[in-house]
Amino acid sequence: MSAEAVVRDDAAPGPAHCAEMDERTMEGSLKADLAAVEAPLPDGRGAFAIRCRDVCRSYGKLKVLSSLNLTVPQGQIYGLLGPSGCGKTTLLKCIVGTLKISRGHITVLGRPPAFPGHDVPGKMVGYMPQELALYSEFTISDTLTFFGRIHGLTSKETQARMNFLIDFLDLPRKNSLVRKLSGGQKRRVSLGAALLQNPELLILDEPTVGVDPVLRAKIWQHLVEIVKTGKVSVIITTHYIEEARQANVVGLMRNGRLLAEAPPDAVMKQHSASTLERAFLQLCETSDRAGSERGSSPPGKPLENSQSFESGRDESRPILGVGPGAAEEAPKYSVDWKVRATHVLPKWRNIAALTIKTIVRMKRMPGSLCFQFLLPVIQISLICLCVGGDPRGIQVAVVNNESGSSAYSRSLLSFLDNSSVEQVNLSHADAFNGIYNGEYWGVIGFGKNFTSFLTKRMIQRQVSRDVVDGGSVHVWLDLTNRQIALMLQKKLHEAFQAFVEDKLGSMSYLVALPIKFEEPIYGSADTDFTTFVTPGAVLSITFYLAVGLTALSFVLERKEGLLDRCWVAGVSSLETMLAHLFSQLFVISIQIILLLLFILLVFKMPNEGSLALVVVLIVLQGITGISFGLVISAAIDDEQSANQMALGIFYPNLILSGIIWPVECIPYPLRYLSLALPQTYASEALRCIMYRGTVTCSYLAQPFIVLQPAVGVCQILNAHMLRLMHYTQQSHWCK
Ligand SMILES: Nc1ncnc2c1ncn2[C@@H]1O[C@H](COP(=O)(O)OP(=O)(O)OP(=O)(O)O)[C@@H](O)[C@H]1O
Repeated sequence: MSAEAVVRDDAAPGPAHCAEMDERTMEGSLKADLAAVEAPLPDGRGAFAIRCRDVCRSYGKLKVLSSLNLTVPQGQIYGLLGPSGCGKTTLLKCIVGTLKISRGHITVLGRPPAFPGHDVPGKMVGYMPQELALYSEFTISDTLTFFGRIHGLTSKETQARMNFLIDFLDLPRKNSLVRKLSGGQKRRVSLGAALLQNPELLILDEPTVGVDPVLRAKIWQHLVEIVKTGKVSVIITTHYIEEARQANVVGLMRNGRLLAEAPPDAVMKQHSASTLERAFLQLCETSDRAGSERGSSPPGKPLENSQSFESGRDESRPILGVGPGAAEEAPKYSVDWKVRATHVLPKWRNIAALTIKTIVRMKRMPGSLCFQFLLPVIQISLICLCVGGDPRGIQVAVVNNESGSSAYSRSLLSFLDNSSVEQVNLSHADAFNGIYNGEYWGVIGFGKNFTSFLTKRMIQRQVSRDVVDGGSVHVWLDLTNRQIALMLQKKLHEAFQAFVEDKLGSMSYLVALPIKFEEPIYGSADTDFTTFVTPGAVLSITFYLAVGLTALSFVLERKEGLLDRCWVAGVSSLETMLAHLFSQLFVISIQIILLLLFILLVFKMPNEGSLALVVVLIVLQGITGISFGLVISAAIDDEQSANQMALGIFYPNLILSGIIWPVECIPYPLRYLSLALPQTYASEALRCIMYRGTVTCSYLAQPFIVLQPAVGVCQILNAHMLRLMHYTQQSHWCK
């Protein structure tokens, strides 16, 4: 379809007929230029590098691209101009395939973007996004080597290109860290990364911002040079309208539509303007006049910060020719199933490049690496040291009304564990004042005839109530702290037991409870709460570190445009996730080694079962954490929400998983929820392996060993699907 036909298609009859006639006259004079621009290519791919037809794209209710038609001729520079917020970046993202269009079709180098087997995204396209999209811990050399690996360049090729680009873009030494470069230098590194593999199509979003005029001229000169071969095409956005005069074609965007598309000289000639900026101003004025004459308002949507191009024109009618129109049918492309399958399969080259990237980043951030390795050890050490042990130095007031060195009360008190219980001898009044004031946790009282009454209680068959009372140890406790109160009760019972055995010897059974605890089947008689908590804590620490590090790293990379940039370079989301999984597994392995060394050797936790099973279980928990982190990062776009989500699930998960208190205490509806959580069966299973030496668990935790990898794999697939949805159906996400 010709340019003229499109104009007719788009034109609508109405009161502004005369204005339209003017516009068509202008279009007529430009047709020759457009025809030259769209000359067919010898390779049969077509005369255009990019062709957008009837392209629509919204962010929620905000319509950003609306029936947009654009043609970038093969082997030419296309300058895309327009006011801030008119949709230029959005259009470029649709062209490279990181955003899905809601209507219309786009062809880039002969195929739609992301078409199976097509190298767009891939090495055919060099993309410089508006944001820097650079790893700040990388050097210039690391950055270019990373993209070189992804594009499959040999190290020699990368080196040669690197030397050229450093010289051409006037960059500092190649081992300079990106984070230490100036804003302009960073943008030049970003441009270098786009130019690295000599792509057939360059998509540059404001590459000359923050670049000095000399270098700007040099960049344009380079672009002009590379398109001369006819094999390289460039689409470039810029805020410096005058520099776009060096482009072969310029397109003026406004309100999500292309207002004009023609060679710059033609635009200037048409408006008898000496500068391109002046011509565009006139174009906008004509557009505004045409709009007001028709009395129609522009499509109802906001236009932010319109710079020199003010709003006011009916965007459905272009002023200058913009190529074939909306009615054009989408071309059909078919592809072999083998190509489709290869397209889906992850490429080891990309996974290796991403894994090396993570390792280099880790090396450049030793503080963060130490944090990742040492934090689990610090946490578990704190748990083993501070949780579950017996309270020490608990002050208890003793009111002893007995005198004499052979009194039973003194003897009994001598059996009380002094490391836990600190006895303070006081009068009755002082002791009770002290406990009311919170100075003591309890008062132990002995009557003045305690020894004789206790003897009577032990040897006489029947005694009076006064004898029973006087022969008892009276204890008043502050029960506000259950653990301390329980410890005091236990210590008093143990002291009494030792006292009775001392006084009665083989006759001690007379005053003992007729219950005998035999040797425990599993565990030891002096098992403390620390032993219960530690396995769950190990799993929980591994899980949450993996969740946090994964979610944060992906959310930040996406926010900084790094994920998009890698995606345009040809890295699939599955490859990104697999590479993250491999590098994170390395971190988890070190964490596990350190954790096990500490809990088994330093804190002497028993391990009756197989160490291999213990390791496997913790690794699986780490993988579950990574996969859950992926789900969070796939669903959430900013780090604050990701942090909130990770924090939000931390306590409920810790409490419901039976890590700090047995699951048996959880009321029933919540118990079912608890069983569905990733750490409930896992901590039960780990306790069983470590303390029973078997995976026979009360909670049927055996299937967990089989289920856990399945859960991990499902979550990874979930995240993959969510990411795919993000890339391919983002419009639905925003609605
Ligand atoms: N992720 C997003 N979610 C919602 N709205 C968005 C998003 N990205 C862009 N927009 C909106 O879409 C419109 C077009 O944005 P876009 O970045 O494409 O403009 P632009 O022409 O590139 O502007 P500039 O020249 O300032 O970079 C703006 O109104 C912007 O607020």
